[in-house]
Amino acid sequence: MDRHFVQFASSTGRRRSLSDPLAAALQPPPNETPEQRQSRLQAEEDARRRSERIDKMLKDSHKAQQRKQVVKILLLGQSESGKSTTLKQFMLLHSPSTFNAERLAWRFVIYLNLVRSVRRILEAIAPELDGEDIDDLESTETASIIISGRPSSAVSTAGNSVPAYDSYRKCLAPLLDLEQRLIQLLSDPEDNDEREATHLPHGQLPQGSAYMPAGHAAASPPSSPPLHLSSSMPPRPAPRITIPRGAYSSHPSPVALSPGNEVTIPGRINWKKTLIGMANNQSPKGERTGEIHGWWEDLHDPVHVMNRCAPVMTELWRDPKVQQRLRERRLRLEESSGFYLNEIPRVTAKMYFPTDADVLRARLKTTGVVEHTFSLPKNSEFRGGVEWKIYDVGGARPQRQAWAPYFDDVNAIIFLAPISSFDQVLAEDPNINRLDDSLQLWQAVVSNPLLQKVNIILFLNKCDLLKRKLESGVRLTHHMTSYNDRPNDYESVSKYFRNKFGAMHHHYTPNKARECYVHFTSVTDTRNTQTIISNVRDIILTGNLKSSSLM
Ligand SMILES: Nc1nc2c(ncn2[C@@H]2O[C@H](COP(=O)(O)OP(=O)(O)OP(=O)(O)O)[C@@H](O)[C@H]2O)c(=O)[nH]1
Ligand SMILES: [Mg+2]
Repeated sequence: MDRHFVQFASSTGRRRSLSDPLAAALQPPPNETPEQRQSRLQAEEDARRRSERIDKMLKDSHKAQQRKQVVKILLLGQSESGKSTTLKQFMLLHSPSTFNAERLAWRFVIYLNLVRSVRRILEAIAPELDGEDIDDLESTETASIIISGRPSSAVSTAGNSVPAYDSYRKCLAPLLDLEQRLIQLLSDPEDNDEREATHLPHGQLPQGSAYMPAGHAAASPPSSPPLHLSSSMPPRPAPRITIPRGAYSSHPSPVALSPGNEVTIPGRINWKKTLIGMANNQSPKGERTGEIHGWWEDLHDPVHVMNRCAPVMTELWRDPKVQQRLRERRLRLEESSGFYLNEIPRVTAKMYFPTDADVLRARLKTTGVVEHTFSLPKNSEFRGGVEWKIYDVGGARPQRQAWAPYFDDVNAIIFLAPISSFDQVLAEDPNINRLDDSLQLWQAVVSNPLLQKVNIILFLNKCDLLKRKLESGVRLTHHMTSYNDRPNDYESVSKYFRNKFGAMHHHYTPNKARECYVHFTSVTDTRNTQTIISNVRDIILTGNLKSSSLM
């Protein structure tokens, strides 16, 4: 124990009892000079102050342990890289009740995804496209099926028409109208201007979710630089949810069109809550039997149109002429987001209830920033538990300037790079290869000085699609000449990408001591992803403990 501390104890003890042998022994010498007395009192005062400081430190440390530790994670990556899907996996693991509460709301998004695939097919087989420049078609399609390079068969497809086109078009017309209805269902009739800032009151979303308070919408022309990580802090942007647009719009729609020819649902609309409300709106049919009215008993529910059109949709998708035409147009719908064409009877069944896998595959573009909070149980380090805040941002180019305001207090970044996209171009700019864009974005993130102390975890994502693509004969070297004549198998290609991204981090990071954790992922695969998420959680917690000096 500190000598001065003992001295201080002695001075207070002296007053209490002189019969105390210790107090008596520590009494000031009887012949103490005024200087000695002054110096003794000074020493006692110093000891008292030091003791108080130690007490305060112990108290603070105890409080820190009792307090909830907050860990903030930012999901970054280009559009369709898998950020929102990763968030869904976090929800499945740590907030299953929220995931379940939203499950039925995803039914509408899944219908919309399916209807959109059908519309793309109809566009691709439409006779009026014969002889048109293939680029015109590509520019209206979304990213995942745009393949860079010109199709060899684009020279002439005029002779390969689909005889049943008119019949398909007629039978499926109700589906195309339904697309508009679904879009309107998800939209806010009062706010159709994508550029207008919107505010979402807190507490409207399902438990655990919250949209960030709105400032200005983060819209900018698609030709803006890939990532402008400015240090000036624009207000945090308004959240927006975008869903694909139907091309066969026969009705005027209140929904705004973004420059990418997509429909934007302003974020202040609580689309999930509305739909959950609709989906759960089941009143008792018979009080005694406990039976309920399901949505399938509502004649206006979209399921009925889906269900009626299902046989023709299946026929269209299986038609060899249609398949041939899609090959000619190089439209690989199987690789596109929100692909349900192989499961039409199940998805359009009247009592269809989306499975976990269905929800994970559903595609809804994010605009703005969505925050989700999870509470992790208490453990030995943090008796107050750990609160995780995960921010899911929009990854399309016009959205990226909304990222920077989140950089200053984030603990970790999970960066998603879809490595299957080496032969695809951006939806927002068909002149830019998707993988090049990912690499550029990665460089901007790892070199950013604001982020130098942030843990970086890289998900090289869509490995399942990469494997399939390579097996189907698509060669990486045709799209990335630096790959040269290395083997075109999954092992070699994935290793090449890991080295490439790893080398960029090593070269550009301002913090040479930072480790970059790389995972090969297919975030639609729940088992693998949840193991990875557990690892990531430990890495982030350890890093956070270190940085908060509690370890
Ligand atoms: N097959 C496969 N599909 C994936 C994978 N990761 C994501 N997807 C699908 O790709 C689509 C796009 O994923 P999202 O999570 O919406 O992408 P995002 O990064 O949030 O995109 P933005 O919101 O536009 O920024 C969804 O339909 C996902 O189901 C994967 O590893 N494999
Ligand atoms: Mg998203």
